[in-house]
Amino acid sequence: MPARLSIVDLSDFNSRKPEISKQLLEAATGSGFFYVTGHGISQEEVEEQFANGRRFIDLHDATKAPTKFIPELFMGWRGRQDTNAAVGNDSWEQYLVGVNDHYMDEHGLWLPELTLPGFRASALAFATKANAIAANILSCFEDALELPPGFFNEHLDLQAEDARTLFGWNFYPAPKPGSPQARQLRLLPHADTDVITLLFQRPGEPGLEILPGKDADAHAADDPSGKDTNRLNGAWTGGLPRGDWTRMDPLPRAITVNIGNMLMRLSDGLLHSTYHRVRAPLPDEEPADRNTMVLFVHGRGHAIMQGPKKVYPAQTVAEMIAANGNGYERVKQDKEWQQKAMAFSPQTSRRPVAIEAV
Ligand SMILES: O=C(O)CCC(=O)C(=O)O
Ligand SMILES: [Fe+2]
Repeated sequence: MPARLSIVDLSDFNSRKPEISKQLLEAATGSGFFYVTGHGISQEEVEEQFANGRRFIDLHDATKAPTKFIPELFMGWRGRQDTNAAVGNDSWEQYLVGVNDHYMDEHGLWLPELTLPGFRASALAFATKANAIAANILSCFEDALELPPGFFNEHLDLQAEDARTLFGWNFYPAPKPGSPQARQLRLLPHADTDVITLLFQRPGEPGLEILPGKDADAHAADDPSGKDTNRLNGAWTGGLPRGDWTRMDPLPRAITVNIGNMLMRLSDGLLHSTYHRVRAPLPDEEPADRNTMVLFVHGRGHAIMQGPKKVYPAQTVAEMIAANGNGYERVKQDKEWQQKAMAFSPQTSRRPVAIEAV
């Protein structure tokens, strides 16, 4: 069954917090993915930040090369050669920056100001605004998760020495008609490793699909050998999980939000990090580029992502991020896995049952 998708209006957050908390909890325990509106970031600001990212993406690969992805940090640039080595398909490029930029400076992951004037300041200002929205959303879960009030605010402090939250851009060029890319996924099924993700999508550039009910735990149950589950710490999968996927298309002025593995662990499994993927344009759709922006909310590297009931092992944010990044590097060795991971059959792609304000 395809899913029912919810929209939660965050406007007048402070005065409506009890009501919004109930709605967010319902949306989050439902499909694990939901839309938020009334978040306070204008369409102009969003478009300006997409354009900022495209200035980076549109540079020559040789110019971008010094910012090459560092797996342990999950920061930097993965160009299409790199993603091709990992999944045998060059339809995805990504640049992720650390919002506490001492990591970025230490590893030379920013390009010089001269190359992209104003790029860094613009990205960090936008990420700070997005992080404040994430902090509001998370504060609504504290009661239900029996976490002390203010837990997430402390955890998300962008200025903290070890803050590991990431902001960045995904770029998927329009596949050439008839090319293998046109019949495969653009991004393989995975669950996010973070606490929550804020995803900015652009109207006219669809492709995101979700599989409610399938998270890292359900996936492990589908995969008794454990081989696939262990690939990327349960984050990415090679052909599993299977089922009917629900399209989660861009909605005007909405941010798409989803739960990651860290919040699943912190909530002892109450909230689920739903599997998702990105497909190429369908045969009846105009082949378009897809541009998205993400805020991967990780908070502070030293924090232990274990809930009060200790359902999951005690791992730190930094350890979970490194496991994900190192897993990505490992799949470069397994061509058979890559083919399974990127396979797409159009019959599995379904429209949502309904999209409704809760
Ligand atoms: O680009 C998208 O729509 C999805 C991106 C995503 O899932 C990710 O970067 O983790
Ligand atoms: Fe994701």
